[in-house]
Order: sequence, then C-alpha cells, then structure tokens
Amino acid sequence: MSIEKTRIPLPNSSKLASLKLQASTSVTAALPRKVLGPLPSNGLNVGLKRRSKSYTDLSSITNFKPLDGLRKKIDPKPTVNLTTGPPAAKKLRRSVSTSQISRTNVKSVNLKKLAVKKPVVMKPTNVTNNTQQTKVFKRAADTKVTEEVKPKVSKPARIPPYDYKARFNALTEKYTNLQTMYKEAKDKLTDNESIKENYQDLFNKHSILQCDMEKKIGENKIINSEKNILLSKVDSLVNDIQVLEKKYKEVCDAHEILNSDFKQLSEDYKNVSNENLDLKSKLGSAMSQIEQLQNAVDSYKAYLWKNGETLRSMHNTIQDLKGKIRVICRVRPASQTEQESLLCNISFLDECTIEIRKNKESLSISGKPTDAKLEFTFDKVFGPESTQKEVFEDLAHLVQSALDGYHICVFAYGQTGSGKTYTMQGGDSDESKGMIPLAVERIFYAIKHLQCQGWSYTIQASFLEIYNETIKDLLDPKSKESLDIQHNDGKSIGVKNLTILDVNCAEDLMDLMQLANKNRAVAATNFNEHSSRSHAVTKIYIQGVQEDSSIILCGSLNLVDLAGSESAKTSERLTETKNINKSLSTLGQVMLALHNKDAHIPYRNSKLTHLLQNCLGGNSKTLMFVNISPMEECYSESVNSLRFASKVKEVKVNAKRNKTYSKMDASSNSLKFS
Ligand SMILES: Nc1ncnc2c1ncn2[C@@H]1O[C@H](COP(=O)(O)OP(=O)(O)OP(=O)(O)O)[C@@H](O)[C@H]1O
Repeated sequence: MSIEKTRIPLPNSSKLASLKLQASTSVTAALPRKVLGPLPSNGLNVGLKRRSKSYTDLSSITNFKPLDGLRKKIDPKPTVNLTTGPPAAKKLRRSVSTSQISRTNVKSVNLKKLAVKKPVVMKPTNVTNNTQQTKVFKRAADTKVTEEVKPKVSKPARIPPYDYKARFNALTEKYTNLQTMYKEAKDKLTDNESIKENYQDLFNKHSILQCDMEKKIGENKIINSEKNILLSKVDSLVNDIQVLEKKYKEVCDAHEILNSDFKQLSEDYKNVSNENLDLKSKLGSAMSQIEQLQNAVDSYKAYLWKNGETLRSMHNTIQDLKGKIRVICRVRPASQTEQESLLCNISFLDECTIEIRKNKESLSISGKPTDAKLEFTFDKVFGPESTQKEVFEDLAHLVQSALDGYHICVFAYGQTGSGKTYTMQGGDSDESKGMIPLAVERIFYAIKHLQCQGWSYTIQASFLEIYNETIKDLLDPKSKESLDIQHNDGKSIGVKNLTILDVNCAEDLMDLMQLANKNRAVAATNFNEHSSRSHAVTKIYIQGVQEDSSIILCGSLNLVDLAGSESAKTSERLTETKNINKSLSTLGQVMLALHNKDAHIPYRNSKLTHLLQNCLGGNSKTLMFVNISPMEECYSESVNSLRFASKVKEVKVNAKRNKTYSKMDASSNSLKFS
C-alpha cells in the first residue's frame, strides 16, 4: 500500500462533524477490533476528534455510502483465535499485524498530518506479495522514524472552503482509499473465511488427530507394556544366551577333547584294522591248521577210543581175575569205652590173611591148651588203623566197572556193632566218609573225564530198606503203595513203585542219603546204641551214552548195609532179630548153593537174597566187606562172619558187560537195564 500525501481543504464545522462520525464509524467498522486490536489513543479517532468540525459538512454533501456497505460486509466478531489457532491463523495474524501496522502508520502519519492541517492522502496500492508488504512496513517504519525525529515538515496547503473541487477531489481520493481498504478488508475476510474453513478442517483434522493420538497413546501404552514384557524377555533371553554361551564353551571344550579322542581312536582303529587284517590272514592259516588238527584229533579219538576199550576190557579182566565176588575183611578199632575190655588176639599175617584167636588171659583162665587160632585169607584185610580211603581203593576199581556198564554189588556183612554202617556210610568228617559217599564222588569225578571222550552220563538213585521182610521206600516212607520185587523183562530185578530220583552232582546224592538215613529203622542193641535193624539198599543207576559210536552203557551200583547179626538169646527184639538172622542165613544158603553150583539157588527165601539175586549169582561183580569187632565177647560171631565170608569168596559167578548199540530214548526218565 502506498500512501500519497494530498492536501485536502477542510470542510466547515457541521460537515466536518458528520464526516468525523462517518469516518470514525467506517474506519473502526471496516477494521474489526478483534482482528486489528484496539485502536491507538493517538490514532484515527484522535485525529478525527481534532478535525471534527472540518469533516462534518463533507459527509452530508457527498453522501458517502460505500462505507455503509463496507460496514455491513465486515464481520464484527471474527471467531478465529489467533493466539491458539493453527499455523494458518498465525499467518493471518502476521498479515493482519502488518496491515495493522500499516493502518497505524496511516493513522499516525496521515491523521497527525491532518491534525497539523497537512492532510496526507494514503494512496493504497495492491499488496500482492510479502515483498510489497515488507516495503510498506519499511516505509511505515521510516515514516515512524521520521515522526520520532519529528522533522519539521511544512504544513500542507489548506483547501479553502470554497474550493469545492479540491475538496471533492480530496474526498474522492479518500473514498478511493477507503474503497481500496474495503477491498483489502474484504479480501482478508475472504481469507478469513477460507482460513476459518481451513481452521475448521484443521480443527477437525486436529480432533481426528487427537483421537488418533489418544488411540496412539493407548496403543503406545500397550506397546509400552509389550515393550516392557519384551524387554524382560530380552533380559531373560540375554541371560539364557549367557548360559548358552557358557554351555557352548563347555561343549566346545568337550568337543575339542572328543575330537582329540576321536583322532586318537581313528589312529587306533587304523592300527587295529591293520592288525585285524594280519590276524585275519593268520586266522585263515590257523583255521587250516585247526582243520588238520581236528582231523588228527578225530583219528586220535578213534585211537583213544580203541585204547579206552582195551583198557576197560583189561581192567575188567583184572577184576574178573581177582574174582567175581571179592571179599575184604575189616577189623574195627576198639572204642574208648572198650579199651579196658578183653579183646581178641587178632594178627594180620599179610595184607590178605588174618589170624584170630581168643585172648591169652582168657585162655589161661580156662587152663586148657588152645587150638582156637584161626586163619582166614581174603582179597584184602584191613586192621583197626586203616582209613576209609585205603579201604575204598579196591572199591574204586569196581566203580569204574559200573561206569563201564557192569552191575556192582557191595555189601557189608558182620555182627551188630562191628562197623558195617561206619564202613558204608562213614562219619560226618571229610576223612571218615564211607564207601557210599566216596563211590558217588568217584562216579561224578569219572564222568567229567569221560565227557572229554564223548561220553554223557545220567545218574539216578533210590533208597530202600528191608525191615521184618518188608520193603520200605526211604525217600517216601509214608507211601502206601505196595513195594514188590519184580523182574523187568525177565532180566533185571527192580522194586515196583520205588522212588527213583535224578542226581546231578555228588551233593544231591549225599542229601538224599541223609534223608534216607533219617527214615531208616534204628534201635539200641547190646553192642550198638544206634544199631541198624534193617537191611539198607542204596542203588545208583548209571547210564552212559557216546553219541559218536551210538553206544549205550547201563550199569548200577548197589550198596547194601546189612542189619547186624545178633544172637537171638541176647536180643530183646526177638521178631526183628529172627527176621534179620533168617535173611542172613538165607544169604549164607544162597552163597553155599552158588559155591556148590547147585541147580536151585534159594534166592526167594528172603527179600534180601531175592533183591540181590543178580548181584550174587548173576550178571554182576560183588564186593563183600566182612566187618569184625575186636571184642573178645564177639569172638564167636566174628569167627562165624569170617567163615561165611570165606565161603562167599569161593563162589564163582560170571559177570557180563551190559553194552548195547541201540539209540536211547531221550524222553525216558527211568533207566532200563538189560
Ligand atoms: N573203622 C572204624 N573206625 C572207628 N570207629 C569205628 C569203626 N568201625 C566202627 N566204628 C564205631 O563202632 C561203632 C559201631 O559201628 P557201626 O554202627 O558201624 O556198627 P554196625 O555194624 O553198623 O552195627 P549195627 O549192625 O548194629 O548197625 C560206631 O560207634 C562206629 O563209630
């Protein structure tokens, strides 16, 4: 906006007053206060007040209507809050301030000039841009500076009242100025409206943005909480990572160790592989050697088998030469209680001859010359000092014969208390083991060795006693089954319903023997506190199989502990003693008949001889122990026993080996003897 100073002639006082009123109204109305702010005290009003007289008539003359229209169009109450509005409002405020400054300058300059009667007409020009505004501002500022300096300006020439033309021109110019201002204000109003619209839009956007912001704040809170959760997770993850790092380090260390171990093992594996290859080649050569050796072993086995057979036959020939029925005499030692009693005078002339006679003192008491010096020869005689193992040596050969498929019968004969049970069963200590336990041990010892030659053996056992001519199963004493003697296939003799149990080791058989001993009939006699009052028969069944040659050998070992012979006169149990003596005398008759080679052998006269039929006169090798008591009071019984044993020794029987070549029925539990 440019301002041109024009000297306007002052109107008369009435016109001036109306002009003053019109001007003040139009200016103040044209520039809304809320937009422009309060008018300065030294502004237009002041100027107009001072010049009220000169402008009153002017308005009535010119009827200056454009101001009314301007007043109506300008909104007296703009709603824009310039202090808090959006940037568009600030822009408006800035532009308004600029125009205000311009307006103030107009007032401060022009109206002051009016006051000094030098009216300056402000000729507004279209302000199109900020540069022009700035120019206006600068010019106004320059003007202000000029005003502050208060330079001495020459007063404009006063329009004389009569110069209506000049006054009209001035007023026209003023009108033009005001019109320009009106346009400006209108533009600004338009701007205001657009600004208002913009503001409204912005406000709406602001509201939307605020809502969005609130939403975002809410979201932000959620995000924050999530962030916190994530942060705590991150912390825990960091801890986990640290732990994992530690573990990773440990694993790395372990991995390194394992790597080194692996390398070492790889090297070892290589070495072992090489060694393995060497060994494989060696194995190949060894296998061929083994094959050769196997062939050699087979041929040696055959050779050994032949030799074994030869050895067996030679062994049994020797046994046969010794006699089919062998008799061994054994004199027991006197017990501590018997030491002071009179003993028989027994001499052992050699290992087979025994001399017995009555004690010298007893002879001298009788006063008669004695011829009671009796001499007996047996296969072996053993004195009181002999041990169980020494006695067993002869029996050991017969045990071998049983393994070779022979039936062996060993029985102890003698007076009660003469040491039969001791000889057959023995005592509790290892050294005092009798013939039965020693024979069992020898059987299992021999089986182990024979296994190397391809033999496999099955061992079974049964225990019975003949008491008062009744057979009792010692492994099942309460059995009510009838235990009768029967001939199996017309060859072997057995007992019906007798318990026969498998035995896998020597200990098994010893346990069975102890059980049988508990069930055996025992009573006190004059010569023995625990006298056996029955004949006890322990039978061990032996079956050997050699798979290569399909040979089956069936042998048996019958170990008989006879009841002690006793004088019926001295016995308290007559029936028992009679039965014992009867069976023993039948045994003597059988031996005599066998010795005499009688046509009839009275085996069936007693259960004992009937059961031992095959052992005494048939296909069997027999060993008889004749036990002698050293006591002088037993002299007669001892001599009787010795005489009986001598008879038995003279009996000749033919033993046969029980050898078959048939395949054995493996499912069969019981053994069948041919
Ligand atoms: N060789 C021996 N060494 C040591 N003691 C023996 C010997 N022989 C027998 N005895 C002892 O003599 C006693 C009688 O022996 P044992 O019981 O064996 O006689 P028995 O002939 O069986 O008698 P019975 O016929 O009455 O049963 C027992 O105490 C036994 O220990």
